[in-house]
Amino acid sequence: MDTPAPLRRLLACLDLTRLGDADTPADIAALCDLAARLPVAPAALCVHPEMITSARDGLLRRGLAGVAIATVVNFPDGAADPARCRREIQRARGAGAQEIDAVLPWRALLDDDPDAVVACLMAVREASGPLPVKVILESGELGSATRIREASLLAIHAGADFIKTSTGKARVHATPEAAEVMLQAIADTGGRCGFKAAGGIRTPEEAAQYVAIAARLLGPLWVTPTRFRIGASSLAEAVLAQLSPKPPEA
Ligand SMILES: O=C[C@H](O)COP(=O)(O)O
Repeated sequence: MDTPAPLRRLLACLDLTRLGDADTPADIAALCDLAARLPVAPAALCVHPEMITSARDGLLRRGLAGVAIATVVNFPDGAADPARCRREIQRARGAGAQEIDAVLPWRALLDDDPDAVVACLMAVREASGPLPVKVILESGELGSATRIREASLLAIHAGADFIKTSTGKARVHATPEAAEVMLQAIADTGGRCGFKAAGGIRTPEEAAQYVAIAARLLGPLWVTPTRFRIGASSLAEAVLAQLSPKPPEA
């Protein structure tokens, strides 16, 4: 079956994610196998820093060198510790990370300490050098649209390449309401920062909601992997299941 265009776009924008509590090289090999089974290669594999080498080797072995390796720092807690951010990013770059997903110190924001937030974000930006930086707002913890917009603007002004909703580890994951606020902040600042929806997105229908909001606020041509990502640990299987539905039992 040909892959319908909307599913092709979801896969092309996918950060295929494995951020378990005790991932092993075998888990990452399975993730690479899954990437290789997809009809369209994902934009990136998103793994813990200690799994970067396994991801790189696994992708190379399967002819998927074009898939970027993203990793997480300041994750999942989002401490207000610039030195820790620098240290983790240096290690990740040394291991071969190509994209950095860094958690914004959201508790400092809730404590009305934007300077502490900015100090961390600047450290992330500087330590990442030319690598794309995705700042994870942990929108489900921010409590209001006002705080989500404030976090979005701080991250955008600190040089984020993407703002990302969630770690997938909080009580509330990505929501269309948070995405609307974040994408509006991106639109209001010229559309140069990208957007990543992540956390709790399990079906193509859920993912399509985020595509629709981005296309409405920024235009359909904006929704490409350079500006738009979906981070998900189980979306790819759901896409494959839609492409090859199991025959009904006799
Ligand atoms: O960064 C991506 C998230 O951790 C993925 O969350 P998920 O496991 O709920 O898909």
